[in-house]
Amino acid sequence: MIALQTRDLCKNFIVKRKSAGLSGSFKSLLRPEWEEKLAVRDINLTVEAGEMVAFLGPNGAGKSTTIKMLTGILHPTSGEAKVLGYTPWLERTKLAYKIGAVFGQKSQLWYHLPPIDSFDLISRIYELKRNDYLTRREDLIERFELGPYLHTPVRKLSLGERMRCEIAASFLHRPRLLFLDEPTIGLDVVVKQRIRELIRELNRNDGTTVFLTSHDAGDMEELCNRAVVIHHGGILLDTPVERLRREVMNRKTLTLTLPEGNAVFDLPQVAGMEIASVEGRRVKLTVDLKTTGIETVLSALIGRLRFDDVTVEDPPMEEIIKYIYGMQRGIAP
Ligand SMILES: Nc1ncnc2c1ncn2[C@@H]1O[C@H](COP(=O)(O)OP(=O)(O)OP(=O)(O)O)[C@@H](O)[C@H]1O
Repeated sequence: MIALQTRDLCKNFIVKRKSAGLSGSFKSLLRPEWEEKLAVRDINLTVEAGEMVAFLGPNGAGKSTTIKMLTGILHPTSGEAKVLGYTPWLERTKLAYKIGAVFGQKSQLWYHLPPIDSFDLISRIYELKRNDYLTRREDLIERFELGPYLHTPVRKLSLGERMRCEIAASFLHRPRLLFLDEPTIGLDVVVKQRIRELIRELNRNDGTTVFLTSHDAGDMEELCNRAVVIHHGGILLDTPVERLRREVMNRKTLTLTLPEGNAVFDLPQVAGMEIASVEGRRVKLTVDLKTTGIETVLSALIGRLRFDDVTVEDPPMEEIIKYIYGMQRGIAP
């Protein structure tokens, strides 16, 4: 079953043209000139129910504009879209009952209220049956481990605690399709991991379709089976994440913080592991996953030297996207 489909979806904004300098500012104030700015161009996309799709692109590529059209917030300039059978900008209210949206940078919870009150308000907005709502709420509180935060005003929660409440809130009305815009932005590794597990679990249990934008390659790798990359408003690549994992995400960066006195020359030699930089006690290593596994590197390091801290990072999204441009020039997807 198709959850989402677009045909030649386009959005242009009309923006004021401004010449440089103070005189330019005056001129545009007195005699404004307008121009069309292309934000989204000819997006053709089909997402099947239950799919988890990463919608990626550099800043200004058109991701938010596309999501705003798909959730009915913006009217397109031209083209068509059906989301769960509805035309979003014409049937926004009906669609709202069936979809959820989480924006990492904006809260949908009432800032001065504790999450439990926001949950109650949301249940009324979505006209949920009281018993169904209470059962669902209990289940989400347990799964998201929200007990300790339920009665604390949202403004007093940490970002990670708030995000868990945000995602739980977006699942209260059992949406069939969830839009997640940067759901793990600013979170530490442990909370990121927990949030990803919960999204995966809800997709598995309820068959919820997930449409995600993120600058964190880990979100894409751990949650999605398909990646759609856009640039300058148009689709550049639509490919299984497995392929990106194989071809692009085959390097990780490992950062060690050594205790005072430990020297870099104590590092063991491991094939595929190289020193990228040394700054004081912090040593950055790159690991080529085609040659060696991260566990092998870690056990070699643990066996050889002491360290105070270690982090493992994916390549930055910008690097992945840069590689994809190259791929477009060379290899067909
Ligand atoms: N309301 C608006 N008026 C004029 N131009 C806009 C408006 N909203 C977005 N744009 C422009 O449309 C283009 C696409 O913006 P959009 O916010 O969709 O990008 P994005 O991929 O979500 O970027 P980011 O990752 O930085 O959030 C940008 O050039 C942006 O400046």
